Amino acid sequence: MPAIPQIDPTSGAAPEIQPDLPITSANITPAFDPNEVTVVYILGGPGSGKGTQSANLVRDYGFKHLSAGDLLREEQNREGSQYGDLIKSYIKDGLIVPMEVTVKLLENSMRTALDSKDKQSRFLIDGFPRKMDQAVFFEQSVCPSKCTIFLDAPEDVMLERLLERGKTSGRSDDNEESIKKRFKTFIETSMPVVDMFRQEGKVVSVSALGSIGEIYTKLVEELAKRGISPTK
Ligand SMILES: Nc1ncnc2c1ncn2[C@@H]1O[C@H](COP(=O)(O)OP(=O)(O)O)[C@@H](O)[C@H]1O
Ligand SMILES: O=c1ccn([C@@H]2O[C@H](COP(=O)(O)OP(=O)(O)O)[C@@H](O)[C@H]2O)c(=O)[nH]1
Ligand SMILES: [Mg+2]
Repeated sequence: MPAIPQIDPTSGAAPEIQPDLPITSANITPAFDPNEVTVVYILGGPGSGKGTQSANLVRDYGFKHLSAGDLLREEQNREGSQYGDLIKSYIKDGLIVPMEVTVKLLENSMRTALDSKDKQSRFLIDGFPRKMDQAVFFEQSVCPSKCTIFLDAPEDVMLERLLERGKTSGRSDDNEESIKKRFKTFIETSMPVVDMFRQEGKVVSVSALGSIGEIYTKLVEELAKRGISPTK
């Protein structure tokens, strides 16, 4: 794994990082074969309902749920982690943690699931990729995705949901100041990833307005059009 650049201790500024190697399809073979491993991403703004709808999809489609945010928070709290402070600072500011950290956490979790007794090989990756470099790197070096579910909600609805969640979540970023920063990052940094996958015809877009049940019903219909059906 390449060295992780550190935050500037005085300004707290996030370092811009570049992969050590120029990424070309010629020098990278994915770690997992897409004929054996299924990757579906679920993206959408903060508070759009990714975690909520993921729980439904896990129940009905036999996915293993991998939330990039949860993995980062776990790593942040892991005793002895060299990335704890870095992750903490990025999350509070709504910035995207350098991709080497997140990709490694995801890849490790996938490997563990594949090596487990029940050999889980269908992954629902929640809240990732949120930046173009992560998307390109993961697709080329870990596993190309089958499709991306995009939950579409306006900011006022997401803000209301996140402020409500913040009453009990204990998350450092569920406050108005951090939420505004997360919205900015989402528009400027994450939407280009969704747009790229959309151009490739790989996005299943669903309005995230309405009740949890109504949204899920539409999602199931849209997935069926792509030939993705519940396993139970
Ligand atoms: N359709 C919905 N209507 C109202 N509240 C919702 C809906 N979907 C999710 N929520 C709530 O909104 C908050 C954010 O949902 P969550 O699934 O955590 O979103 P994300 O993972 O995209 O940030 C949670 O408190 C969740 O219970
Ligand atoms: O690939 C990722 C996914 C998440 N995050 C960080 O983790 C935070 C919380 O992400 P999560 O998906 O848990 O938030 P949600 O959108 O579900 O509210 C983000 O704002 C980022 O700071 C990141 O750096 N890289
Ligand atoms: Mg979430």
